Amino acid sequence: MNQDPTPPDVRIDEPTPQPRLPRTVGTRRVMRRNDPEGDAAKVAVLTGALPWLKEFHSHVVVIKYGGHAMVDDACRRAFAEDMVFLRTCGILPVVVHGGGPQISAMLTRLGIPSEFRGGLRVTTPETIDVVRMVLTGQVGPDIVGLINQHGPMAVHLSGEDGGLFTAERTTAVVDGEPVDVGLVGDVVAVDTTPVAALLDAGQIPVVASVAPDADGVVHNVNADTAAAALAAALDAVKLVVLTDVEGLYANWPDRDSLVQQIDARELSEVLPELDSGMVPKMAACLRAVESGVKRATVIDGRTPHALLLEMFTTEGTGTMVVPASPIPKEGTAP
Ligand SMILES: Nc1ncnc2c1ncn2[C@@H]1O[C@H](COP(=O)(O)OP(=O)(O)O)[C@@H](O)[C@H]1O
Ligand SMILES: CC(=O)N[C@@H](CCC(=O)OP(=O)(O)O)C(=O)O
Repeated sequence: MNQDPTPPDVRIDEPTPQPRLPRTVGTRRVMRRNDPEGDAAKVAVLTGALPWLKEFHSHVVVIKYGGHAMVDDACRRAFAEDMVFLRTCGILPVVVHGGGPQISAMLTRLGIPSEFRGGLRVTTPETIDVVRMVLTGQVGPDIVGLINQHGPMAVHLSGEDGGLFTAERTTAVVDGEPVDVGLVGDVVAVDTTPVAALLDAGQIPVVASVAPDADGVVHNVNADTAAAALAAALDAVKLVVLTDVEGLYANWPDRDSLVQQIDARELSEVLPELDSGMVPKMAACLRAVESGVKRATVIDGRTPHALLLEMFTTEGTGTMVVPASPIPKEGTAP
């Protein structure tokens, strides 16, 4: 998927012309303030992004958009802008979305009890109907709608479409023991054809994490897990996971110990000790980098445009998981 990814029929608003000297404020004509420091900072940001634009150009980046990161309208709009930004820069974003809080809200409305074990929702046949309905009928189309306000770029599909995912029933791990959580699956096979076709057509695939098993029984797949499987299958250059914390905290529940970078070996050692919400997330990052994705980063989706900061600045943001073998040090532009 390293084709020239110029999207067809993308409506990017014409930039507003820069104000020229002298400009008008009310009825007065004023001189523009001379601000060489501000201008230099802007130039530094733009030139600083260049190595990263080169690094990611024509490559797939999988973005996992968690339900907890879809907090408010401003954040959701910023997320959609970021997807359009990536696409317009010639990067190939693929969104895998969650919707845990939205599913929980609908289950509550319908009076269906629900619980999580080891970070996974206990999923009955009644629950899977609601999971499927909320992800494919509500959360996914909402994301598509926001992106498509910028032009007809985004297309929704689920793991059921075009044979994208095949799932196999899995268990949660609680206190080191496997626990049955019902119709919950892990992705055991990915047919990238439907996603590749959308990318080839210059579009942004937006994927829901429900998937049939080999017999066609639909399973509820944690969206972090689905994103990692898709990133690996697409040979993505990067996986970015948007959630509702800054990243992985070493001394959780204290929030004063953000881990900036961790390698796969160290992460596999600490994984069994992590608290439930972070388990599927960090396991997904580990799976991605162990499958050849160069970097996987967990960032705070409640901060508008944190994704751009992560992708196009040397400092980045959040917690970055890197392969165990030596790769360029964090903070080193490619
Ligand atoms: N070590 C940790 N560092 C950061 N967050 C943690 C940690 N352990 C558990 N968490 C919890 O994991 C949550 C993120 O997981 P989750 O709620 O499933 O998010 P999402 O909906 O984005 O998938 C955080 O809000 C936090 O409460
Ligand atoms: C098995 C399992 O737990 N599935 C998740 C699927 C959605 C999801 O992962 O949403 P977030 O990314 O917002 O957490 C669930 O039912 O909540």
